[in-house]
Amino acid sequence: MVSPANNLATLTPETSGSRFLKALSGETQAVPPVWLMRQAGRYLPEYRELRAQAGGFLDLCYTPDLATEVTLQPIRRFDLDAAILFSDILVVPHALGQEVRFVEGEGPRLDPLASRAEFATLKPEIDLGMLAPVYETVARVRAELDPSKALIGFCGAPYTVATYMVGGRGGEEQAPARKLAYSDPAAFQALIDLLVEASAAHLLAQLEAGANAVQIFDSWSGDLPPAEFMTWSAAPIAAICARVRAKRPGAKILAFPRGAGAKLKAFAEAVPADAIGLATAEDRRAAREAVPAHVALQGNVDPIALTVGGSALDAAVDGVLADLGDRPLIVNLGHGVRQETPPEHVAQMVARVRRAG
Ligand SMILES: Cc1c2[nH]c(c1CCC(=O)O)Cc1[nH]c(c(CCC(=O)O)c1C)Cc1[nH]c(c(CCC(=O)O)c1C)Cc1[nH]c(c(C)c1CCC(=O)O)C2
Repeated sequence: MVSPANNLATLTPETSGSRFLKALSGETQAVPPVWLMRQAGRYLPEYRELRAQAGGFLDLCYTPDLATEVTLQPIRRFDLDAAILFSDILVVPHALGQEVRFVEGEGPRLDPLASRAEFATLKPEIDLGMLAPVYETVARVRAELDPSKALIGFCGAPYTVATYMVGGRGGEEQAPARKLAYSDPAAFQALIDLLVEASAAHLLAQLEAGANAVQIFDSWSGDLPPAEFMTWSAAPIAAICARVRAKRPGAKILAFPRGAGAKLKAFAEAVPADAIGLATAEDRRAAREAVPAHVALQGNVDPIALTVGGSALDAAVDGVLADLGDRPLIVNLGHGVRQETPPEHVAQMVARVRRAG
């Protein structure tokens, strides 16, 4: 006979009716799930304290004790429906052999790989052994997390990761990567192909370790013209979905093509994601038309409204619920939590979503 204690131990987000996973299965819910991109991080005093004790940012990502703690910090404070693994999209180039540094106050810096010849210095495939501490973190978080809460793994989309690898940093409309894509498309395609394989392997390892879903962050492809957007953003993301589902049929995948705008419809046709994330400036009425009704939409409260709180934040949350509450929905921000955000405003946002029912 199975004891009640054993029953409890075998509960998982899949069996415990997780709001987050229900939305990814296409369910419309009176109270939709809520989590926030960058919900762990510098706006939390407990993160800043732990960050000061760790060496560099990558040391924090590669130390399971610390990364587990940081992943769980926002879950201890707020009634969020999902935790997101504490890591970074740039661990993939790191595990491909590229030097990656995080410069305090400036963001990530990589030794730029500007040409086909320089790509040859990369490993032919991702060194998953280097990322073993990340997968150990996934397993530890999953073991500590309440069964009603989902754990999200992630990677960067190939185009976004390639812009950092080629340019050595973000910003500036990703000109170095785009120049290379125009001047030597075959070389750029080879880099994208390498990243498709590496990212799929990294996502599969996270799912294997216990992640319940994975999100693919494409932060920079919104700037691309429509044809290049399909080639460098949508097609590689679709290829990752195919590789992940070939090994794990039914794997839950969220895609966040930040700034897709009018290209959202073509993206949704090309990419078989279970949810599509909307950036802050995205028109929700247009997104409803662009994305098939069984695909969940995620978003898109303005992170700046979250910094302000009060009635402005309530109105921003209510707007999302009013526009998207009649379809599968995951309430989130349109981009990450900003550093100056008062933590109480996150509690306010979660409470506002909960009272929807
Ligand atoms: C482009 C990108 C990166 N990283 C990421 C993206 C895609 C999403 C987006 O557009 O924001 C994704 C990311 N980065 C981080 C997470 C962890 C999970 C989470 O809480 O969302 C996730 C999902 C932690 C992080 N990644 C980083 C921090 C700050 C590091 C610190 O503590 O100093 C955190 C918490 C560093 C990072 N990493 C990156 C940048 C540009 C920066 C510097 C910006 C900044 O400092 O806020 C690359």
